[in-house]
Amino acid sequence: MKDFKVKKVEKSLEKELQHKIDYKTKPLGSLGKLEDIALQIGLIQETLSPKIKSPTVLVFAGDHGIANDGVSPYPQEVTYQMVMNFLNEGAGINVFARQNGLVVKVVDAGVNYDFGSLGKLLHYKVNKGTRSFLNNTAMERIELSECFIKGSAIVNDLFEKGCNCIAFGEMGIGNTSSAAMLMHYFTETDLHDCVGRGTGLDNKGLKKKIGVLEAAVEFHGELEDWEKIMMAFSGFEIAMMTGAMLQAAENKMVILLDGFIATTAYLAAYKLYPEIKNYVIACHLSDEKGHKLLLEYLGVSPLLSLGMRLGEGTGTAIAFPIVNASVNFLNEMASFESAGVSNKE
Ligand SMILES: Cc1cc2ncn([C@H]3O[C@H](COP(=O)(O)O)[C@@H](O)[C@H]3O)c2cc1C
Ligand SMILES: O=C(O)c1cccnc1
Repeated sequence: MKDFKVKKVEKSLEKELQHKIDYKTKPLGSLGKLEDIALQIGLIQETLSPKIKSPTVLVFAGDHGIANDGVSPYPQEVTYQMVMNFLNEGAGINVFARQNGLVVKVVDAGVNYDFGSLGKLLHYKVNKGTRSFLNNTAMERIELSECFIKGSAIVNDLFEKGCNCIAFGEMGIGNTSSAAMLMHYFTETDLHDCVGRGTGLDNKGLKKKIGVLEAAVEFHGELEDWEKIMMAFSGFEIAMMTGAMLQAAENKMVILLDGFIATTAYLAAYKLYPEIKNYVIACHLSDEKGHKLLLEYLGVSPLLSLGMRLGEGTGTAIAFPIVNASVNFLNEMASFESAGVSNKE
């Protein structure tokens, strides 16, 4: 597997940044979380005047063998159909990204469809969907390794073009099942607390999904090795996101985290390089069961909780103005001194 150089942020500017934040024309601490984000981005970029440049949503798409085992109310072909929808700018993520000034790029990480040489799509297909993890490992070791290499290449390409902030989203019918298994195995949380309704299963459907995932646990047994867990349950889009997030952290880019599935990709990255935590902003709390516990496990608190459960990166695009506001107040707000306003005694 590819290695990454993920380092803790350098803290030498922390005092000066905090001073700059504290001496803006406002009561001390009154911008709450915006102050935390301003400090975090200042530390990531090692400057008192951080800037968000070419913010980009990467939507990683991949298909899942498990989708054919009755774990999602929607058929597998929705994955490629949604990819076309993304490219035609008609999906939720396109609307919100357009509204808030983010560019959307769509990655074919492993969709079960031949897109030919379709322009605009980033062609990084590893295979046409994973195998069902009900009675097999989802992917080979070499495929997992390929996901890391490709994820890294995609991020480096953006970085070289001047982007310093990446939002991570995904598309892949059946991927809440993959994500639930990754959470279960990586965090040792009870399976029932990791499995949710995904795209909207009813009670009967949820019961069936839990049964399928229990059977998969029975088949795979105990696994502790990171690679074995990923090979058993990950999707190509999830593993490629993991590699991409690690490259983003190595490049000292800001990482915006979407919902349950993107968070399991981050979980896999965090298990390898816990220092990645310094670069991550959790944008929203998904309504998918498991996400709250997972964010608590990771020790991050989400900016928003709007009852959304869509994926695609939509939570990041909705939260993005908050991130922008944090950087803007740090750069543009007057200080007590510059505005001639009296500070408290
Ligand atoms: C039309 C449509 C658009 C979507 N956009 C994101 N997802 C989301 O739902 C899927 C995961 O849920 P499950 O595990 O239940 O299949 C993923 O593709 C995720 O991104 C969608 C799902 C559908 C149906
Ligand atoms: O939180 C998510 O990412 C999510 C939840 C349900 C369906 N798709 C995505």
